[in-house]
Amino acid sequence: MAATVLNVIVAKNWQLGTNEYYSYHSGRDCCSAAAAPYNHHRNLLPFHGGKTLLAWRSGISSMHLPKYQTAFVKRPSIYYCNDLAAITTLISQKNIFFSAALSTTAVPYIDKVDFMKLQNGSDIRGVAVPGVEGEPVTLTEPVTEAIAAAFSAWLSEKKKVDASKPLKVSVGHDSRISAQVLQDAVSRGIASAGLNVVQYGLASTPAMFNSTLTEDEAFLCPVDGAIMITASHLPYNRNGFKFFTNAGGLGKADIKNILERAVDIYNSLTDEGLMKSKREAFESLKRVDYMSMYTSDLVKAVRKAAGNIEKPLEGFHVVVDAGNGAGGFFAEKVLQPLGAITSGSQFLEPDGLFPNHIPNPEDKTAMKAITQAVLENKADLGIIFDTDVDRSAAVDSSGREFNRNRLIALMSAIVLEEHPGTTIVTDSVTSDGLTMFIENKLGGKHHRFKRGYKNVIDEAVRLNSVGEESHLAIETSGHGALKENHWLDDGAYLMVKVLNKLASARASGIAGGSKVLTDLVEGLQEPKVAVELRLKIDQNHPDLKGGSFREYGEAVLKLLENHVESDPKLQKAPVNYEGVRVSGFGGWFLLRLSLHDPVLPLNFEAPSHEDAVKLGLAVASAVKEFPALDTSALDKFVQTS
Ligand SMILES: O=P(O)(O)OC[C@H]1O[C@H](O)[C@H](O)[C@@H](O)[C@@H]1O
Repeated sequence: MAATVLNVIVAKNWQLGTNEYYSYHSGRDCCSAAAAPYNHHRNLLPFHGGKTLLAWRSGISSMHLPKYQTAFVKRPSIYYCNDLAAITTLISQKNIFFSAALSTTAVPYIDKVDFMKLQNGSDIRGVAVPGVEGEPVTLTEPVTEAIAAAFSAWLSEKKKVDASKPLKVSVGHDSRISAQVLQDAVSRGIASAGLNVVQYGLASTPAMFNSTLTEDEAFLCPVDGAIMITASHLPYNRNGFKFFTNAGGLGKADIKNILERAVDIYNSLTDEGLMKSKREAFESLKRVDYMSMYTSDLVKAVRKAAGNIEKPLEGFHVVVDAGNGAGGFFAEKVLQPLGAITSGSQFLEPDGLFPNHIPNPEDKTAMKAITQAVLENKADLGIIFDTDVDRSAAVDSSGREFNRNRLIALMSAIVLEEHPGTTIVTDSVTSDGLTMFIENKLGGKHHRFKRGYKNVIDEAVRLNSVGEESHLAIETSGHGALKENHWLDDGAYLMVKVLNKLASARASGIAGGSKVLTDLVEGLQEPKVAVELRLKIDQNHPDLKGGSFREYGEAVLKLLENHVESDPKLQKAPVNYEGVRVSGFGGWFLLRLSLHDPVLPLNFEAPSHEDAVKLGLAVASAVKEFPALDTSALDKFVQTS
């Protein structure tokens, strides 16, 4: 199959001292004016494994990278444009020059395996921006279009379509530089399947799920399905999709099904078909400011919890760090209407190059940044989100971090006050101290399950269905979902619960800012040493003998288990759902297979460095028999005794 596509380059000379090139690809109707400030020319070349697409000719070396990667970067503007008229306006307004080229490109066949590699648990993830060595673009526009069409077909089957009322799918994205291009491609894919598209623009992942539940015709809600374009905290060149219906996020099996459908759709794409989907996308496309509805619901929730006070956070100083992701709305649209002072908030503007720090509450630099902001501004509380706002963490006025086990302890305390005795479902890497805190101090039940936000949420739902009451499913990563909030995995809602606590304490006359939160985690035992090491499996190593990294990892775990059983100083955890969890030397370790990568993450906690080394040595002696496993991080750790 071959296709001839008209490509148009739009380039603009910014007044930044550098030339930045923006592109418009008319054959696919995409406007990538949300481009990065690259200091080099882009050229029209076929994408890796893709149909006719745009490529960047020079390497990443000349690109301005985020501070934590190399250097300072200027923030790119994001232009929203969907047709040539808009582009022309843009050109005249912004002094952009314009050139066109005709390219004839063979449309390559994409192997099923390549598509299936885009699955990442219950998400789709790939490379959307070229230029990083060894990371060719996999999430091209036609691939994206095929995936969105496949989701639409899957959805139509699920919802048993009534032909008189086409289904509606909402599409939103985080702040990534590839967001606009992919949003357009997703929209075309949905439209080509005969469904209606509602674009939300910059949005959070939980808001997208929420749009399947909201009942409000004015906002074209509820939608039948939702697609969030995000790759969470991954580097700027990646992107991906999360899919929702009113039953929640799609699971692994559904994603596999969608990718299988996408292969067939992709391989039957024709250029005429792509042009048609472009037209259809324009006909069916609507835009809605859904985030205003979502944020006003968050505001209402806090007001209600405080006894219908209009400004229950009046006088509280809360700083927000959105890490230049999609969470900047929280300061202006949630905290300010509630009366909070938000000065000192930082990195609220979306910037897909993440120039300040990785938007990830698990990241040490990110937590340091929000802690510093709290201390410098003498704020009562700090709040930090990941890129797409499904994860969060907080910092109290003394600079104490509420992330990982401490965030779970805080949320458990809040939820157990409301639902005494309830079961708290967490991921597998939580500490023994947390179990004691939930069970002995709070009177709840700790169900330490597996890693993966979808796993913990599904497990909490399952427990309720078999008669065990659970109101909270939460991971050390900062993902958390409450039963009262439809099991919506929402970092912003977690923070709303924290704010409720502050507001209700204030309403009942308790002063002291965030001390009320600090007091709630009083008694949580925390280890002196807490470490996570990620041991990589070399998939090309001959020791794998043609087997998968999963089989290899399982063999490592089996051998470790045998070692533990023959060592009287170590005790296997009596109840465990993932990997090998062992107590010993006053601490514990867990070795397990990563959900996504050819990696065995090793977590351990101990009362002293010496004890941690003893735990490390126990693991090291078992895993040394596996030459394909890179144990250098562990070896280094145990040598530091
Ligand atoms: O298994 P790992 O590689 O440690 O990754 C586990 C993590 O993967 C993703 O980030 C998911 O969003 C998390 O819910 C999960 O905990």
